[in-house]
Amino acid sequence: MIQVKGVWFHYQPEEAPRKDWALQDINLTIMPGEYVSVIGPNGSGKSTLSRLLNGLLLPVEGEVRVGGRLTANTQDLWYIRQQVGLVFQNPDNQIVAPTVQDDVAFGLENLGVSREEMKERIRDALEAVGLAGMEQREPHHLSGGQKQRLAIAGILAMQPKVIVFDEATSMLDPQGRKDVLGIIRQLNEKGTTVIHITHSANEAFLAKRVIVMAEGRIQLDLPADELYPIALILEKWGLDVPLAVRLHHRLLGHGWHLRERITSLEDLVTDLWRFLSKD
Ligand SMILES: Nc1ncnc2c1ncn2[C@@H]1O[C@H](COP(=O)(O)OP(=O)(O)OP(=O)(O)O)[C@@H](O)[C@H]1O
Repeated sequence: MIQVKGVWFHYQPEEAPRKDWALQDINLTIMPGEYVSVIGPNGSGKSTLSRLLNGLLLPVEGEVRVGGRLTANTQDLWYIRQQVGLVFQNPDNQIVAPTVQDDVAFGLENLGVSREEMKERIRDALEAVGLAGMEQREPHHLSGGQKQRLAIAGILAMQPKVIVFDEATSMLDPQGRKDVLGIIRQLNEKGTTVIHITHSANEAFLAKRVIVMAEGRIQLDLPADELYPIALILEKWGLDVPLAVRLHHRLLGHGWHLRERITSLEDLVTDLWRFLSKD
């Protein structure tokens, strides 16, 4: 679905030494239907990468292809932007219309979609994010989580194959975050390719594959269940380590006879339960 080959990027390439570039030799293939998270410290290049994936930015060197088409080809950009939707951190910056319904319609108006189809797409998109019945509400009266769900509905109505969530949960309260994470999971289960950029290791491990970025480079690219047992390594890049991993290591260190390897919090709980019920 997405191929990134030998990509180098800097915002002012003529001024900076190569080692300071925002992206350095990025190579990445994302297959249809994948759920991939990208985690990394501030300034590691995650957002820059997300903007390269739908042609908002173009590589200085290397290439990005979506469905085989190059983002550098101006005549393919329209197609590419329809295929890859971006949801950003701040929902307030993504809302453009006076009602929920008009906001979802906004992106569709340029697509030449018929009136009937538009109605259908708006209905389906609002339903998918749990905002059905709120069509006439004014977006600025919605909660942060509802606004972010509205932003997602606007993207969904365009029927993209891939959605990139760029820190899309970081401004939300715990409930809003939970709702959005649930929507992300459901979208992926229905076949949408998901790329989830996040600071949170706990969120990152909801994906099936985790990419760790630091200093403009991909440092690790592993199935989540292979990274989980060695997740203490995330500290090396100043990232949080999931609580279950820290707890597991501590308990092993104190001589608890748990399994050497856990692949999720549920896994640890099951193992603890087994251990405690032996006595
Ligand atoms: N619009 C811009 N103009 C100039 N430099 C930028 C711009 N946006 C980002 N940069 C620089 O590019 C590098 C990568 O930034 P980027 O925002 O992609 O990282 P990030 O991993 O998404 O960080 P964060 O987690 O803080 O959002 C940083 O050195 C940053 O200062």
